[in-house]
Amino acid sequence: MSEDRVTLADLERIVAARAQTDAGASYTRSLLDKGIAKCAQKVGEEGVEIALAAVGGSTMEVVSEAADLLYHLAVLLHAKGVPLDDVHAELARRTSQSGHQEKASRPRS
Ligand SMILES: N=c1c2ncn([C@@H]3O[C@H](COP(=O)(O)OP(=O)(O)OP(=O)(O)O)[C@@H](O)[C@H]3O)c2ncn1[C@@H]1O[C@H](COP(=O)(O)O)[C@@H](O)[C@H]1O
Repeated sequence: MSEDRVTLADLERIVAARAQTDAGASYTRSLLDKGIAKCAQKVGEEGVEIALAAVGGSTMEVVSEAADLLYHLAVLLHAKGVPLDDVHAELARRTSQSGHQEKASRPRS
């Protein structure tokens, strides 16, 4: 991990390590202890907060809310047992076609 940059892979490792500590010493652990629904709720809240910041906030607020969202997403992925690498693989799979092509290939309901 670089001194002044934390990547999503770093965050995945940090969350996994903090999950092993005491809830009194770690927000991560205390959030995980509240269960999947609470972790998911936080992702939803942070998603709304960055959307609001993008429309009416400053660039600094967007950066801050993006960091909150990515951190809480890392906690949710940990809680669900989903490795970041699975998300990377899904992103890689999608590079074979454009978003418009993918949408057009979806079954119609
Ligand atoms: N990146 C983050 C990070 N971003 C946001 N937060 C915390 O997320 C919380 C969000 O606050 P909110 O007011 O939205 O939520 P809340 O009031 O605590 O919860 P509810 O009322 O919704 O239940 C704050 O306590 C923030 O400090 C984070 N907590 C931890 N990290 C990373 O995780 C590492 C380990 O943290 P601990 O697990 O606390 O040791 C830290 O060193 C950071 O690298």
